[in-house]
Amino acid sequence: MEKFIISGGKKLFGSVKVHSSKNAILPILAASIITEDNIYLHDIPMLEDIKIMIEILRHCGCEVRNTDETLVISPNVVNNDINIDIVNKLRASILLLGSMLARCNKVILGMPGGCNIGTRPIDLHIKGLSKLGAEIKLNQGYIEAKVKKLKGEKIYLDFPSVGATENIMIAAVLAEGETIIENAATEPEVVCLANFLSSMGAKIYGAGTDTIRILGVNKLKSASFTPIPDRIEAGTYMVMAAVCGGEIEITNVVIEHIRPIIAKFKECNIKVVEGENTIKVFSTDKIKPTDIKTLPYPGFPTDMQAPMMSLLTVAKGTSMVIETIFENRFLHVGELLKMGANIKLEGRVAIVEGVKRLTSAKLEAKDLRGGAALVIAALMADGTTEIEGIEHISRGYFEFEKNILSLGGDIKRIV
Ligand SMILES: CC(=O)N[C@H]1[C@@H](OP(=O)(O)OP(=O)(O)OC[C@H]2O[C@@H](n3ccc(=O)[nH]c3=O)[C@H](O)[C@@H]2O)O[C@H](CO)[C@@H](O)[C@@H]1O
Ligand SMILES: C=C(OP(=O)(O)O)C(=O)O
Repeated sequence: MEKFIISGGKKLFGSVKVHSSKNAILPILAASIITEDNIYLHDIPMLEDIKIMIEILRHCGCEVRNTDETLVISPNVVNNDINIDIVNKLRASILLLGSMLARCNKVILGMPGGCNIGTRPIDLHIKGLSKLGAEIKLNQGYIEAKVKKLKGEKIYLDFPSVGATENIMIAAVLAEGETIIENAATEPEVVCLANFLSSMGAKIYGAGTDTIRILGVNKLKSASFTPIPDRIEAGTYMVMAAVCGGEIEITNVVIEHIRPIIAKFKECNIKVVEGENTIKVFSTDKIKPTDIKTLPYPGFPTDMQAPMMSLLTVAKGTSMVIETIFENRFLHVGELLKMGANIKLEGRVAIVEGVKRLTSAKLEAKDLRGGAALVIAALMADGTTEIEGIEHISRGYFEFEKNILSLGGDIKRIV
């Protein structure tokens, strides 16, 4: 099993460039099969989750070539039975339900997986696609779906689910007539998917607001597209910069997308300097405590909750962290306690009492962002920390240790 060995206490200085967003790329890859023409995607980091999605597309019959971080997808679909093991390694595999229905009116799909952060039901996906006319059955642990012709409808989401909004949007672009999604998710990744689909010829209005209107078209065409920078990768390096005693410039960021993170940094007394597509973060040993409540965008992102908690463990006072999106997203807390953090957990609320220093320990990453939080904690801690379970981290952070080394951190991957 691979692990990281991190010697803490090194000051981090320099510049790091954020990659395109995993959570924007995965839906785009799933959606790429709704045309028969080639799709060109630029600046694609070969993360583990992205490799798995490509493997699934190849299983369906697509040709996928990768040259210089540009992916060329020739979306032939010859196989609509995707009840294969790797589907459950990804949450975003559920988006193939919408895209396969749009492309070939029928699919057999394994259940999705993804980070172990809660029960993660798919009822909103099923409800939405059923409204568009699909017949969907759960059968011995897989999903069977078919439709004669997808037809536009008005769909109200009980919760602004990112994935359900994306799934319905993908299916609706080739449906007959108009689809309206009410209480839609407004996350930048949803807008990015809408922009990608529009570049293929889809007619989508209102993405980024809570009402999205989609007018079905008959056919989609080839597109060349660069997904948005990863706001969570940016936020993770921002936290690293704040607690590791130096200063880091993070480039290729969309400032608007990281506003909720910047707002919290300012409350914490952390100096940030915004550029056009860059943000510079200066470390301080006088971090003020703050309260965090995770919410749908533009609220504070749940994917940043764990990294932010690492920061609050060394704040000068008491912070409260409320996780409202996923019921089991505190798996990092037990590991931070091993490092001397003072955190009390009560259901979805964590009370974090700042301590002076964290100390090294033997840790296990149990999910992606929780794993990144442990790396940050280890970088600022006294002594040498060992982190197992780092395959979770590789799902979402491209060249993580290479970047940390270039900033002056001491991190080794032991294979
Ligand atoms: C691959 C990807 O893009 N993952 C992101 C996506 O996950 P994902 O799309 O799975 O997240 P959702 O927005 O769907 O989930 C939000 C909440 O809705 C619930 N829910 C969702 C669907 C459903 O059918 N029924 C239901 O009850 C979930 O259990 C959760 O409590 O958005 C999350 C919220 O920003 C992020 O943390 C994930 O990193
Ligand atoms: C939870 C995440 O991913 P997924 O939805 O793929 O599990 C994440 O990116 O933080």
